[in-house]
Amino acid sequence: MLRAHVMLAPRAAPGAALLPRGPRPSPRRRRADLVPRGADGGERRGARYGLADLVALSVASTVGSGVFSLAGRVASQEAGPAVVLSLGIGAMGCLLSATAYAELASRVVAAGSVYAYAQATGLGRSAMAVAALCLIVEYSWSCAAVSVDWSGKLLRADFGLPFLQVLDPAVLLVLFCTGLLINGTKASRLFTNVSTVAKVGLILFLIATALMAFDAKNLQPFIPEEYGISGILRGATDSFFGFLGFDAVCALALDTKDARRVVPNALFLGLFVSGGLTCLAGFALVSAVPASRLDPAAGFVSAFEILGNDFAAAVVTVGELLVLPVVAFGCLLPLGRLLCCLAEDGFLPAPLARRDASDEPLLATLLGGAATAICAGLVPFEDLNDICSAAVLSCFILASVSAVVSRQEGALQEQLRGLLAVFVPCTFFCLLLLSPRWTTDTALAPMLVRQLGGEPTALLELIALLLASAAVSCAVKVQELAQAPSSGLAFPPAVHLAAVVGSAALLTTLPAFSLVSCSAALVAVWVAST
Ligand SMILES: NC(=[NH2+])NCCC[C@H](N)C(=O)O
Repeated sequence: MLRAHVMLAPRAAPGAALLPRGPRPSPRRRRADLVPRGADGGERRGARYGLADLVALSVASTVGSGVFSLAGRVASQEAGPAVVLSLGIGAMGCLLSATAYAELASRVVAAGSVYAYAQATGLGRSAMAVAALCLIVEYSWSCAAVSVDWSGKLLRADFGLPFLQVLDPAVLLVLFCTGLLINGTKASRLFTNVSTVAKVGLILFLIATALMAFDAKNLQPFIPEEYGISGILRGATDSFFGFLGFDAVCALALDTKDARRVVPNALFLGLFVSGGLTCLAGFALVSAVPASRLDPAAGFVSAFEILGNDFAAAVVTVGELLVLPVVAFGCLLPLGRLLCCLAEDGFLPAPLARRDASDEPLLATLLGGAATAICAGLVPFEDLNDICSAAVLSCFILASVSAVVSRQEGALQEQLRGLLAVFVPCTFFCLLLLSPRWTTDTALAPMLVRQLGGEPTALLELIALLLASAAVSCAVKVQELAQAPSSGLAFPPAVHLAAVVGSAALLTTLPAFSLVSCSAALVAVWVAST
């Protein structure tokens, strides 16, 4: 049974600061720390992470399959040399959503990321429950997906290790990460920083080696006729997974010195480094060899083999096995903290809120690790990947909505919420209809129309356009209503609305979309009725 705890503190009077100045929560309660701190942003006793640590964590948990798997796959199967554009669009999409995270992180110091932001901005219990569900799925399933990907590479490299016949390497990796987390902050931070330096070094090596074989002919034609613009957009949907993970730093806000300044900076810096490295790697790859000759399952390794550079191929084969585990670790790190936060708020059993002597959420970490290991052992990679992307996109939408709603207090906030309630479904519906033209044929609306025996027609597109214009007018209204918050960062509301539209468009193209949205709707209804 859920406690009636979700309205954290009394609402401020209209016009007052977004975050109510109620009594300070007890230090043991790690829920959203809503009280604005001193002019310096405030510092928690025992805060251990600084800007460099957070940027390292962001790069650690973000740069991975984008460089080592997706760039090669998208180049060889979907976009050719224009993979650079696909990667750029994916990165831009994440940057749009990052503005919402940065804005909220500059005002709310909490361990629960989107869950805590929904709580702090008063979106209500249902939104909080959906956020919690999506975050758990995101952290746990993306850790499982990365581990399964890593295990496939390890088995393909075939080092002849006999115990790998009996034990699933993906499960072993998840257990290793869990063990590291239980060991405490020192071990985790050392592992993250060393692996990140090694990963950046490896990527710079492969970019430099590939660029030495630069041949402008490989970039012609830049957009192959058989792929076209829709190939580039399909590639963007696929490469989007490669930029996920930048939000992991939000979960460490309570462990960070001067969090309200450092976390937003780390979000942007981390994303710039990760996005820049991934796009540059994609460019180097397609400029070194013709995209059509790349092996979709082994991007850089196959490129170096084609170039006859066996040394570089061997470095990449071994190097990616050494640097990918930190991506899985980066996904698991926030999971324990989130589960602990949910237990403190009464969403999960109270024992999960217990912390050990060094203040780590021991039991929650163990539970998260065990559940993730089971997923890694049982669920196929494609399903893990899709469901995880759908959950992340839902989190992005919630973060952007929280950022806009948090601008207002009292009656105005009610108005804004009403407007968003019209805007979001309108936009969503029109994207359902339009998305096949932009992305894939598997979007929901054309599938439904075909099921009914028809073909998606111009009339449907007209309806969609009408809805789009309704959505735009709502957006203009929201823009008028949303005032700048009295503290912290403030991006134009249009940026957040664009992020909602972009994330919703991507969401409708995922096969896992219906599964995640149905579960989220069920959770919301259940929580609302309890
Ligand atoms: N929190 C997350 N969704 N993490 C998943 C990170 C995946 C990472 N971007 C990769 O390409 O391997």
